Formats: sequence, structure tokens, C-alpha cells
Amino acid sequence: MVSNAPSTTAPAVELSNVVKRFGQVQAVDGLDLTVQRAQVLALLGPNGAGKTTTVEMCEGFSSPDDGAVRVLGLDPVADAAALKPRIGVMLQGGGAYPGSRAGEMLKLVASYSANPIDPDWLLRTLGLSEAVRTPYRRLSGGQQQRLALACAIVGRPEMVFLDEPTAGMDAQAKNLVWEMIDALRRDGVAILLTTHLMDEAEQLADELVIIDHGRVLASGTPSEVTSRNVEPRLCFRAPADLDLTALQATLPAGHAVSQVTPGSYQVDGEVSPRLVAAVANWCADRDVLATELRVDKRSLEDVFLDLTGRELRG
Ligand SMILES: Nc1ncnc2c1ncn2[C@@H]1O[C@H](COP(=O)(O)OP(=O)(O)OP(=O)(O)O)[C@@H](O)[C@H]1O
Repeated sequence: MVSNAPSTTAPAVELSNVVKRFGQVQAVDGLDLTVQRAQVLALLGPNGAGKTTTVEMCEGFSSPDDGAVRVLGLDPVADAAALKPRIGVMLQGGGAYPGSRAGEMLKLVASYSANPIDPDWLLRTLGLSEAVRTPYRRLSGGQQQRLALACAIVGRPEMVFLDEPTAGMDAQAKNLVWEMIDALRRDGVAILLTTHLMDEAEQLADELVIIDHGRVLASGTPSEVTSRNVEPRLCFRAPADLDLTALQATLPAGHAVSQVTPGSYQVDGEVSPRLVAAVANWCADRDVLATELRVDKRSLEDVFLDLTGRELRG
């Protein structure tokens, strides 16, 4: 149950049976979600799943139609004045004056805080030193993103909301931001991030929540989500176009072998010592060298697509 009393020991974010409608669209449909202190929670979902709507309710930009939202034990709308100084919000390209310089912008945001992080240090750490005097509109997309992150954290928030924090960034900038997120967590900051990048979610998140149509489809640690929702499978490489009908006939019942790309094969069905032996023996009997015979844990992306479907969203 979500308590009404503000509390320093309350979870960083607690959503209880939250509902949000836009006309006929049920954007969020009975969502329960908890972000603990010093934890990174990644909210995953296809386009239109309800991620932004959920995060906006946490940030106090809108109210739920039903259920309760608490951030640091407070109501994000009713207690906005008390909450705002304690949270950081990274907006996608929003809230910036196009003509103002990067360094000035960050210093302005820092000036609203009682005990800000040194803006020059933050600019250096996020690789923005050379862009200090660059007007916002002239910054590259990746630099704008990093500046938005700097603005979100300069006031030493206890809880940070990051909306696709590395969208459009090159590999170097992405690493820098990942390191910063990790450092924030080590400092006890709670982070709720939305992302479409599965590697980002796996790399950073203590908890994953996959939603679609405003409902939770799966949640847990990255390894819980991948192991609970999809069986591992047997994979191997061998010369292309093996006689799969013949191989299939020797496998234990309930297994299906297929060629994923030329020379790359997978066997769907429960992995057992008998199955591994059957594949190895069949290859050996035909003098076929099976390389990279392995039991693959399926990727988070596999799980995500299995749960949310493969069709394109609007
Ligand atoms: N202000 C609004 N008015 C009407 N419908 C809205 C509004 N905001 C969101 N929606 C609808 O609510 C649903 C959830 O949208 P939301 O933006 O939360 O999804 P999302 O998971 O953030 O998607 P994306 O990954 O594309 O950013 C969608 O069907 C969207 O069209």
C-alpha cells in the first residue's frame, strides 16, 4: 500500500494500481511499480506502451485518473514545491533557450539549488568543456543530451528521471553517461530511466520492468527477466544447408531445428544432455564439424520481442 505520510525511508518511487486515460486510450492500466533508493530501474516498452505517461505522472506533470503515485513519499502534484528540489528530470530537448550558452545554462540551473555540484566539474566530467561557450542550438544532439543530464543532476537530486538518456549518442558519449549513472547510484541516488536500448537496460538496471498497453508484462533483475521468460536453446555452427529433416528425426520429441542464417543453426525445445549428444552424434556420423556448439541464454531483446510482439507500432 502507498502511504500518505511523507517519509525519508519511503521507496524513491511507488506506483500503486495507477490508471491514466486519454479519451478512449487507456495509456496506463493498473500499473504497480517500485523504485528503491540507490537503484536503477529501467522501464522498457514499445512505442506507445505508456512509459512517458508513467514518468510524467511521477514528475508531477499530470495526475493519475486512479491509483496512487508517490515519489520520495510525496504526492508529485500536491507536494510539488517540496518535491521539485529533490528530484532531477532529464527532458528530451526540452526546457532550453536555443540562444543561451551551455555553460550559462548549467550555471543558471545550479543557481536554483542550495548545494549544487560544481558546474565546471560536471561539464568536464561529461565531456562538455569545449562546448561551454557554444549556444544550445549549435550543440550536437549528443552534447544537448549530456547538457540535459547535467542540468538534471547538478542540484544533487535524490531521485532522477531519465528519458532515453543516450538516444542518438555515439559509443564514447554513451559510455560516459553510463558511468555517470553508475556513479549516481553508488552515491545513493535512485534512477528511473526509459530506454529502447536493450544493452543499456542490461548494463545499468538493477530492475527491469517491461510494459505494454500500460500494463506490466515482466519485471525483475535483468537475469531474472531473461531466464524466467524464455528457455535457453541449443545453437551451433556447421557448413550451410545441412539435411535438417534427417537431423530432426534423430532428436528427442518436441524439438525443432532450423537454420537461422547460412551455417548457423538453432534447436528450439528443452535443452538436455540427450539433446546435446544427439546433435553432436548426428554431426559426427556424417563427418560434419559442429563449431560453437553452445547453450544460449536468450537475449533480453528476444524476451522483449516475445512478450510485446514483432509487429511495428504506430
Ligand atoms: N496527451 C495525450 N493525449 C492523447 N493521447 C496520449 C497523450 N499522451 C499519450 N497518449 C497516448 O497514450 C499512449 C501511451 O503513450 P506514451 O507516450 O506514454 O508511450 P511511450 O511508451 O512513452 O511511447 P514512446 O516509446 O513512443 O515514447 C499512446 O497511445 C499515446 O498515443
